[in-house]
Amino acid sequence: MVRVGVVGATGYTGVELLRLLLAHPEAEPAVVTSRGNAGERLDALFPNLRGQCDLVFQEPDPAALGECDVVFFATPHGVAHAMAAELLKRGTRVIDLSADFRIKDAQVWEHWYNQPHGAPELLGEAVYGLPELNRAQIPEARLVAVPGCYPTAVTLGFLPLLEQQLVDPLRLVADAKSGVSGAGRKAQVGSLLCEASENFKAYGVAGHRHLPEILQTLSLAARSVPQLTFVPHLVPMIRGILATLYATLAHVEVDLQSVYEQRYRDEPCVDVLPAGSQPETRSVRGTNLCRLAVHRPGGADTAVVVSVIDNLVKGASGQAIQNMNLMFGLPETRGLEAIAVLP
Ligand SMILES: NC(=O)C1=CN([C@@H]2O[C@H](COP(=O)(O)OP(=O)(O)OC[C@H]3O[C@@H](n4cnc5c(N)ncnc54)[C@H](OP(=O)(O)O)[C@@H]3O)[C@@H](O)[C@H]2O)C=CC1
Ligand SMILES: CC(=O)N[C@@H](CCC(=O)OP(=O)(O)O)C(=O)O
Repeated sequence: MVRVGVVGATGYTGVELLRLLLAHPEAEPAVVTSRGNAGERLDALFPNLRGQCDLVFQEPDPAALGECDVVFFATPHGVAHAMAAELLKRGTRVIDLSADFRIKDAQVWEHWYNQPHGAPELLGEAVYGLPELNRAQIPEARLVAVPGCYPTAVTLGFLPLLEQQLVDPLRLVADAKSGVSGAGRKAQVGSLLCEASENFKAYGVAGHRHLPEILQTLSLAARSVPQLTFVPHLVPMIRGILATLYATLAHVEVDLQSVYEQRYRDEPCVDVLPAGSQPETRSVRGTNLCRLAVHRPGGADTAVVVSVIDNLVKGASGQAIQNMNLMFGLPETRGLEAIAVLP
């Protein structure tokens, strides 16, 4: 059994981690933290977990967390910076769902996150936890940075085109839409029903913090620095991201369908749909899948890829558990086999 701690267990990604971990046959959630709800039972706050455990929230305490084999950070940026080194020293591995260790250049991180980097000495060993790209490094990692939700959907969509240098890397466009749970459970005006429902808007058009993260990964895939226009949008649904990606083909004779099918043939968490399909967010709701379809409208030189994920599963907690499985020698999809709920 892998003994697990979750820091930030009252947030949306934290409680999603617990929903998945409590059904995982080889994981034992042992420590769950919340500063605001310390002393309360987990299932009193989240009745969907009633009957699954007797866990009680406690203050984040490195001594208690250090008794775990692995600790997930489902916390705002900066929290893992402050606690990761101590846990690693105690022999506890760390899987961070925040952006603290995703960007390799501390100065770039500080620019986009507008705060000092709290643990630059750990950046060298942090592994970017996108199994479809870094599966070889994850099993030995002590510290995994789980990719962001938009970066997961966008990167998996562009990867085959850039790895095989099939498109102009200087003219990439990602038009992405997220459900409101992407903004977290904390109280904020933009997430109120009267603000977010019956509405559809772009945000972060001038620059979003996921842009440098996406570019860092795509640069490695393309072996050059691409240029990407990335525009996120907020849609009035709870879960899900749909990213529509555009790229100009360098080789028009290429069979894009077979490029995608070949690239993801052995990937258990990426499903390339048949030619002509339209991925929809409800087809991945609650699952750890990224579903993709590739099109070339009118047979012209623009490739259009549509990529969908559940932001809380493949975009966060499910992908974090996929990493845990690899780190502890478990089957990669253990505990992640759920089928989407429809309708
Ligand atoms: N929502 C999403 O779709 C995704 C989120 N992420 C990332 O995952 C992380 C968590 O997101 P999300 O679950 O949405 O966030 P929430 O705002 O829903 O939850 C944050 C959690 O962190 C705890 N927390 C806040 N501040 C501290 C602190 N200083 N020390 C310890 N615990 C703290 C909170 O509990 P308390 O204050 O009681 O301690 C709460 O449990 C973020 O970094 C987010 O960017 C990544 C991918 C997708
Ligand atoms: C809808 C919404 O607000 N989404 C969030 C992104 C989700 C998230 O939490 O970002 P990380 O994956 O980097 O942690 C945003 O745009 O900031």
